[in-house]
Amino acid sequence: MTAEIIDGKAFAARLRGEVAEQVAVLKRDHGITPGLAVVLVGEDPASQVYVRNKHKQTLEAGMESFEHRLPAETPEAELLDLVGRLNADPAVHGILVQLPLPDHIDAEKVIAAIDPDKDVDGFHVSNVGRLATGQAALVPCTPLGCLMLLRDRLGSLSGREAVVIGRSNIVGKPMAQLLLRDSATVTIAHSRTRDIEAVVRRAEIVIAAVGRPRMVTGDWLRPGATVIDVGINRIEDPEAGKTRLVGDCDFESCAAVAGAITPVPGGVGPMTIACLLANTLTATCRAAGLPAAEGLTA
Ligand SMILES: NC(=O)C1=CN([C@@H]2O[C@H](COP(=O)(O)OP(=O)(O)OC[C@H]3O[C@@H](n4cnc5c(N)ncnc54)[C@H](OP(=O)(O)O)[C@@H]3O)[C@@H](O)[C@H]2O)C=CC1
Ligand SMILES: Nc1nc(=O)c2c([nH]1)NC[C@@H]1CN(c3ccc(C(=O)N[C@@H](CCC(=O)O)C(=O)O)cc3)C=[N+]21
Repeated sequence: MTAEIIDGKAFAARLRGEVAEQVAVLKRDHGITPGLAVVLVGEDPASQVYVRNKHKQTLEAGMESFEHRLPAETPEAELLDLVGRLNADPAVHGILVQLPLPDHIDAEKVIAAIDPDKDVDGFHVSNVGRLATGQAALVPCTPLGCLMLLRDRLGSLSGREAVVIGRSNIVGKPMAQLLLRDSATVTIAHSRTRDIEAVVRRAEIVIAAVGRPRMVTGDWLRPGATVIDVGINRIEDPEAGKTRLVGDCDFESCAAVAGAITPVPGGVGPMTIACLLANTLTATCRAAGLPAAEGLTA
């Protein structure tokens, strides 16, 4: 069997197109322009690439983009102060503080300072709790993107066996919550899971969010499984003499067994940014007391 390759890049482009249409309607009918503020502390090269892409795609969707680049040694109090000003700014509908933050800054404290209604990452405990209890939440972008790809391919997820590998607050746990909300039967595997291969082999849906290059190999998979590879790992490529990106799944061997698989790059990554724009639109609509656009929320 050769897996269908799930084109996250193309899906994300369509999603951004839908967001742009809704933004145009908001502007025309209500005179509102959604605004997204992105805060980057320090000069992590990977983060700089993401922030640049976010900025460009925010503008392309017709939204306002406010970039705040602070030096690595910025005191925590100064960052909290900036978050407070963004909370109070009516032109800002979404706030994202790029993670990881430098060691002297307590990320939990910073996330807690963001107005939950502007928390387009969905990391604030209020949004975590709303998602877990089935209330209207802002849902973390990466799991939301994964869910959209799964629904597009499989239709209903009800009753399906899903295994999420990884239990981080930003990917694994919210992914499991979303699958559960769609009535999948959800297992979360992690570094203490015994016989992880046997656990993964049960799954019709595998979400790999581990951060270990090519850990999941084809022999772990149930034939025909849908595999969503969240991993973004930069590795040395001696043949090309430079670095390249690989996922948490060994693409070649997995594609020989899976029914469908997302590539890295070009899979989940572009969906994350498209969902960030979708969340910003959702936050803007809710702030204005308007219904959120259908198909752009979970
Ligand atoms: N495409 C995108 O948009 C995004 C991609 N990513 C990528 O996704 C990956 C995961 O990110 P993130 O969730 O933040 O990572 P974390 O490091 O926060 O979490 C990794 C999880 O994997 C588990 N784990 C580690 N080693 C093993 C193992 N050998 N077997 C089973 N489980 C293991 C850990 O278990 P334990 O809890 O027991 O330690 C942990 O729960 C990374 O590659 C990251 O770059 C992240 C965000 C967005
Ligand atoms: N507050 C916060 N929110 C985040 O959502 C967040 C974060 N911090 N910190 C870092 C991670 C990682 N992340 C990615 C976004 C896009 C791609 C992406 O577009 N990837 C491209 C490749 C990009 C490249 O070539 O480097 C792809 O997979 O095709 C990847 C990873 C968001 N994150």
